[in-house]
Amino acid sequence: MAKAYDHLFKLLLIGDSGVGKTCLIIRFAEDSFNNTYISTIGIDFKIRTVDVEGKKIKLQVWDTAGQERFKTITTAYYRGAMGIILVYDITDEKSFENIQNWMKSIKENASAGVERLLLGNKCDMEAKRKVQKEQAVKLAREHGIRFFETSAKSSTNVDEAFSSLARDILLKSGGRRPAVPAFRSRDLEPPGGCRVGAPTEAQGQSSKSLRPGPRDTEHSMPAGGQRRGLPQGSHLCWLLCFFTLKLCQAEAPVRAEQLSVSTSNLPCWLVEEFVVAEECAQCSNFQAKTTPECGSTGYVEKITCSSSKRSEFKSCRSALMEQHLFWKFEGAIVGVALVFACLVIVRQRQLDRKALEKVRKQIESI
Ligand SMILES: Nc1nc2c(ncn2[C@@H]2O[C@H](COP(=O)(O)OP(=O)(O)OP(=O)(O)O)[C@@H](O)[C@H]2O)c(=O)[nH]1
Repeated sequence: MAKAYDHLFKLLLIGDSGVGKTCLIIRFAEDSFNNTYISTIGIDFKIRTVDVEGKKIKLQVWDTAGQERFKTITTAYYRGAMGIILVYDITDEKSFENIQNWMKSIKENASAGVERLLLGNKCDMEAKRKVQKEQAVKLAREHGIRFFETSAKSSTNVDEAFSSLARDILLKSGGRRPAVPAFRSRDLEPPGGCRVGAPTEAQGQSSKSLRPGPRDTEHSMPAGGQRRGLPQGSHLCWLLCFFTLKLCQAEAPVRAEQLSVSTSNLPCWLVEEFVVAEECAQCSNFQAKTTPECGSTGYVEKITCSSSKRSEFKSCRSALMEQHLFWKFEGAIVGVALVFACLVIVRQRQLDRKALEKVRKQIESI
């Protein structure tokens, strides 16, 4: 059976956490966008085939976690990559400054001569822009690489960026030099800028030779990567709510008891305004035997209901009891928090171990 593609290129996206690497890949592979931010764990990939210069190029696009703690895992993938896309966020200056560090990381870990591309993402957020286009143009020029401003959200320049990298790799791997030097000042102007539509001359040209193919559904995570599991988080959340509710119930035994009494027998202070006629005091032996309100706490206060003018005893807590209850409650909350902190740490370690294990297997299979 004929191969469904002519070449397979492995691309890798790197850049600080939150710059939009995953969103760019999802926009490219599935043409969709989600505003929710779930940090990538380890590494993941998606696939899409594009037509470049009359060839079918299958792009295997690897998404790396931007967080420092995954650096060891992610740098292991640099060597197999034929193209590396460096991403920063135009609204986050630090992510742009860090591009130099990511460049260093490529030098240390990737194969010599790997194709690189610089992307300034989130260009739909012009009002919050912190990194000027000229700064990025200058940086790209210093490194002799192409540069695009993209938006995964508005789908600006995403296809163009991936396809242009694929084209550079194709021309390089085919032994032919690109028709133009790898870096041209025109390449620094994103086709259509960060606007949707209005193709420029450059875009018109590229769209002829760089035709993105249909989006593959074959985009999975065979190994090594996954997004943080939301269901586990929500389970933990529900558990926490359950414990808190239980605690609150434990803290209000008197009230619960009173509420279960049938409405016809309700004490007047439950349905009316009242004033305390006698302060909360410990029940005497006589009161303990004759006043049912003494039963729950051993303390009662005398109240007078304002409309019916009835005087009744009401169960109450002494200051000492309140203090004890407060500390019990605090202790329980700290205990629950500690248990959950331990659960989170254990789960995180489990996930990290799993990710590492998958990465190891994957590296062995290359
Ligand atoms: N406005 C706007 N928001 C974006 C864009 N791309 C991504 N985002 C948002 O930025 C946040 C982070 O996006 P991700 O794609 O998860 O970032 P990442 O670089 O993969 O982050 P790590 O997985 O932690 O390395 C999410 O809330 C996205 O919705 C964009 O082009 N425009």
